[in-house]
Amino acid sequence: MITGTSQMDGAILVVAATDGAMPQTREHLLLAKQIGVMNIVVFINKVDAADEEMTELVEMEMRELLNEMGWKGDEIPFVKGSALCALEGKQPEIGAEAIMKLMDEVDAYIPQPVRDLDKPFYLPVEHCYSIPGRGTVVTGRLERGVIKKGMECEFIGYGRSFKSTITGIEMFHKILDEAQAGDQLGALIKGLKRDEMSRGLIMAKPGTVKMHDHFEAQVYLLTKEEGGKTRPYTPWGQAHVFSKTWDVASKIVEITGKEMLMPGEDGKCIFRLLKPMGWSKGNALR
Ligand SMILES: Nc1nc2c(ncn2[C@@H]2O[C@H](COP(=O)(O)OP(=O)(O)OP(=O)(O)O)[C@@H](O)[C@H]2O)c(=O)[nH]1
Repeated sequence: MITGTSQMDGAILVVAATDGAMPQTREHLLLAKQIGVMNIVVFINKVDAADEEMTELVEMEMRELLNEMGWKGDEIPFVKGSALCALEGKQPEIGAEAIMKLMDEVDAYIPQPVRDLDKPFYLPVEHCYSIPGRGTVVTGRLERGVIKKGMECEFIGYGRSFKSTITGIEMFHKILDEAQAGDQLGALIKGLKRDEMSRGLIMAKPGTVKMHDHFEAQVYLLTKEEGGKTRPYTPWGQAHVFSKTWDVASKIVEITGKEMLMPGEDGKCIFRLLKPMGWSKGNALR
């Protein structure tokens, strides 16, 4: 979930009218908050299988939970419907129409983020595919800048970097000449083999992203109840670091001013990654 949310501007929280809030509802909300996804729209699903009174109760319970966890529970839009009816083309008022209403609420309530179009392009690679006769395609969300067909690019991460050219751009099955920050896309890359590529590499304008093997971070260690572990961080202990689309094992080199960091505590730590990864200064690691 963490890798997914690091790319999100907002979220749709789905809860079943038949079950209400489940332990994972609270956990997902907590993680969304830690990561800074503060714009949420709630969809109460499966209303075809629950009566109106039950659905109302779930809405009340959810608004209360959202308030308790630091959201504006009374303001957040709630849409009630049935994904199953939408899929099967039945009862449009709770099926297809409810899904359209949900998307209208997403458009209205989740603000359009400001996109960095003037900065050099930067795309964390999510997946890569080999398309016979065409070459290798990498997919991901363009985090900043603009890419155009024919541009030079560089891939950085896991201790290596290599250059190539973008020979094609595709979005939702449409072939395009250009894509902008915020777009989820596939880019066809010239002359590369599938096994040279991997999830977690950064595709960027050549020369704009360097590799680093250590960083300092302000850390809050989740408690067991919050979905974390019971063990503390100790110097030279191990920690798995997740950022953008990569995850790499690391050692905790130093905990500033402390012998150890207990779950539920804040602290400043220096991490050393076992494989150097690409990021640029001022670019949030989340
Ligand atoms: N009655 C009814 N059943 C639904 C509806 N939407 C999903 N389901 C059923 O709920 C079950 C779970 O659906 P999934 O698509 O697997 O949902 P999920 O969120 O991946 O489920 P979890 O793995 O429990 O998180 C399936 O049996 C679906 O058919 C709905 O609107 N109405």
